[in-house]
Amino acid sequence: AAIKESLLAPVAEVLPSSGHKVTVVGIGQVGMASAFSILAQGVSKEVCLIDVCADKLQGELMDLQHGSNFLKNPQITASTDFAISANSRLCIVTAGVRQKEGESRLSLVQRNTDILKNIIPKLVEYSPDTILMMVSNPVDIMTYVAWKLSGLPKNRVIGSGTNLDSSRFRFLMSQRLGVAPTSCHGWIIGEHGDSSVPVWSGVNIAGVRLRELNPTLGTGEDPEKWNELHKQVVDSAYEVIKLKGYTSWAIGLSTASLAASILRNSSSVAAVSTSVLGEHGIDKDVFLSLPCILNANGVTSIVKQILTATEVEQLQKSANIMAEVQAGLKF
Ligand SMILES: NC(=O)c1ccc[n+]([C@@H]2O[C@H](COP(=O)([O-])OP(=O)(O)OC[C@H]3O[C@@H](n4cnc5c(N)ncnc54)[C@H](O)[C@@H]3O)[C@@H](O)[C@H]2O)c1
Ligand SMILES: O=C1N[C@](c2ccsc2)(c2cccc(Nc3ccc(F)cc3)n2)CC(O)=C1Sc1ccccc1Cl
Repeated sequence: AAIKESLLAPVAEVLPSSGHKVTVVGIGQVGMASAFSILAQGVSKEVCLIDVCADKLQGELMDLQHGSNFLKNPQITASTDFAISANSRLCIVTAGVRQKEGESRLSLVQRNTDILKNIIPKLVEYSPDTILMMVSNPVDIMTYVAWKLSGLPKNRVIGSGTNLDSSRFRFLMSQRLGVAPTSCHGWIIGEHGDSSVPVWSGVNIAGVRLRELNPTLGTGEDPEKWNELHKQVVDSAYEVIKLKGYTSWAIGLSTASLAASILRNSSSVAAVSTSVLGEHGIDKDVFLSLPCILNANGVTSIVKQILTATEVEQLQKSANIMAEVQAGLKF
């Protein structure tokens, strides 16, 4: 008899799925950093990789599988065929093309929209109950496009949004104060990237609002120039690109953290891109980041922050810009 027969007495069938299957579409720098973070942190033991590059898929699959001995025996699969994504609890989309030299933002958005037309319907066909997590840029618009293409309810279409922006902000705050980033509370909301909105009134350590210690916090009059913290969030993104050509580790860890909240049904709060129609007087059907409760049903609540008139104005300005770009898209 074969060794396996002599070795093992069968008792019952091995159940096919862990019930926590995660699909990552787009296995470039961001996709692989996300998949690796999810596996290394035990967020899921069932990860499926999809891309258009078959060789890269096979190479990444083998390289990750060779580390299985150091993980909790994960089931990793990879294919160009979306069928292997079937029954995914969460589908993370990092597929996209990079801005060409001098390319307009709208042209890039249309090219990335065309890519989503091939991806989103197939993900939903094989996993009708899934949650979509968009990371591809411009992420707020890509989240809206994914929602339109998927036909899923808004709570199950989420963008990584300003989760990375907020993480960089908290790191920089921690460097200034000598306090762990996890204890540095500061929320960046609105449009991901250059036009994000720091909520200075909410920046606190253990509930002590820095603005109460320094009422000029975040303004141009601040002798300590805390407003430069937000500028550094933006500048550091360009700095990393200049130095290494892409970003991966922080966004990968951010995506794994959001995936953990969803798969562990934790109802933790994170700044993610969600439908903000009706929030803060926004009357456009757009997706921007606000602090949201995240769990196995996606976004189940939005935290109603108390914002200054200026902060509301910035959100509404971003909402109008998103709506204009969306109006120019061909689905
Ligand atoms: N939201 C954020 O905070 C954030 C941060 C960093 C990067 N990003 C964005 O993430 C995206 C990916 O960045 P990257 O550095 O990994 O890019 P990359 O070029 O390294 O990877 C993109 C991957 O997408 C794949 N792809 C392209 N078309 C596809 C399709 N039709 N189906 C499946 N896969 C396809 C490519 O083969 C490639 O492997 C970009 O849009 C980038 O701007 C977002
Ligand atoms: O850390 C990044 N890197 C990217 C990047 C990664 C690979 S190539 C470029 C980055 C860095 C700098 C600018 C920029 N702009 C951009 C705008 C619209 C797009 F569709 C795509 C990219 N994007 C992608 C991205 O979103 C980030 S976060 C980021 C960007 C700008 C300002 C603040 C933050 Cl927190």
